[in-house]
Amino acid sequence: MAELIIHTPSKKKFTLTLVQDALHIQREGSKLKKIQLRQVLEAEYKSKTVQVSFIHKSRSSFHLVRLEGKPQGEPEIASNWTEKVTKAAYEGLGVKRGRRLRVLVNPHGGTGKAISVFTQKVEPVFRAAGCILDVTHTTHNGHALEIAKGLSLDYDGIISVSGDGLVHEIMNGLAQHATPLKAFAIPIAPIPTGSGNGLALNLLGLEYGFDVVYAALNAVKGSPMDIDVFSFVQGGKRTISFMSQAMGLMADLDIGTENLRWMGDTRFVVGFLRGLIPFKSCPIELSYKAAPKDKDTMARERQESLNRPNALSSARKHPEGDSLPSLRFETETEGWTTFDKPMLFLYCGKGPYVARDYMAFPASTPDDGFIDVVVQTLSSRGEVIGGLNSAPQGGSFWKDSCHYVKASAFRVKPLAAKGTLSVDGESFPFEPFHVEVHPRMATLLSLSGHYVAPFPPKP
Ligand SMILES: Nc1ncnc2c1ncn2[C@@H]1O[C@H](COP(=O)(O)OP(=O)(O)OP(=O)(O)O)[C@@H](O)[C@H]1O
Repeated sequence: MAELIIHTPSKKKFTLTLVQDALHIQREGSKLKKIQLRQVLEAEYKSKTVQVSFIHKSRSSFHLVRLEGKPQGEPEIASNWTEKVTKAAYEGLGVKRGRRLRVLVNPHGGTGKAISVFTQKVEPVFRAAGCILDVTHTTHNGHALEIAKGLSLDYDGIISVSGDGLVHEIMNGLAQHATPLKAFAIPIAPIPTGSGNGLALNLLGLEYGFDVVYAALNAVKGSPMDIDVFSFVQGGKRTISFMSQAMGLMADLDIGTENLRWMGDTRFVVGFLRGLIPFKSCPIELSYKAAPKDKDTMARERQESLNRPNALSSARKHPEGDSLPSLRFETETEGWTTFDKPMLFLYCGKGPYVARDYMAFPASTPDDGFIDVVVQTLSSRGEVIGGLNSAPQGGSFWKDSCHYVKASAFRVKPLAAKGTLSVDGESFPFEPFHVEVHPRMATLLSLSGHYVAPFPPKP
């Protein structure tokens, strides 16, 4: 226990106590505030003044708080105390203070507020955490890809201030890097300012998934977490996908609602309801190489994954022979299953949440080496609408009309000329494609080491 008393310019007395995993702040005559060390960004003694910065939740969101005052006692006491606190808040948590971050801000993402959100809410957190920032406002589609492609390997993180689309671009830039595997070892952290922020939801959870200050904390204090990503191969062209591939209703609601971007993620609900009116079958032939796991096994394994530490291995930081893995399953057919029942949609991906209102892949874990392949069979409108209530909790997982498998690879052949295909929320031609998983190829920053999403209880 280390204690320090300070007096603020408004003559308030604060007692600050460093305990094992928290900083206790006691304002004279007020309730004790317990700030987790993870939330502490800075403790400094300069010009006879102590300054402590931390993030704190008030009402429903996090804010940056700066506490400043003259310390009581000898100057050495104050400087020793601030050093101790900084050490506990970084070294003590295994985190480097003063990360060097490559920040990409998309001025047009989501509701178009990314620049002001970054300068007013996120950058002050980064500065308090002593980060060295290289910030670029993206000026065109493909800009983030170009930057990631030529990225210097000495960054501690890539920060995407946008939605999932910019992360998709960054990953594809890293794939084209001169040393792609080393480039993929640089962790990415999203600051959710897009209209679809599925990645931030999965990393930060439903409660704080859209909280940009909490996302900023993840960028400065999160630990690298390995994740599987996919190769999406179409017409001989290989694209890296990190989140999802959707066809049928689920693609229509993403691609068909771009004009409703101003609504934020409400546009997906509107698109969903609009797609239910025709209730048409998605004309494709699907085949996959799946693991023999039933839903109960998937549920158990997802639960177990929450207790398994996931950290960036040194083999990933220093890979031998640095090139993208070759495709293992592109021409393979043996041991594959063809799914031939009529389907409302096909949705495949990684990360439980695809939006706030929809947990599409509750059984997903960051690094099990599989893509979750979900087929909603053409049951009835009533059944699908009935499932909407539990969609945010992943309730559809347990329904018989939801065919759910864990696959290493899958292929799709369209059986009609027209249709929609969405890859990580971007539109792709309605033509044959192949997808396969690359285990633990990319890296994210995470405060928990797993996806923050509860598993839906079995009804
Ligand atoms: N200055 C710019 N002008 C126009 N487009 C841009 C600019 N900078 C980036 N982009 C593009 O904007 C897209 C933004 O997608 P992103 O997902 O990050 O935001 P979004 O508004 O949430 O969209 P989505 O609904 O697809 O998630 C990316 O494809 C990116 O290439």
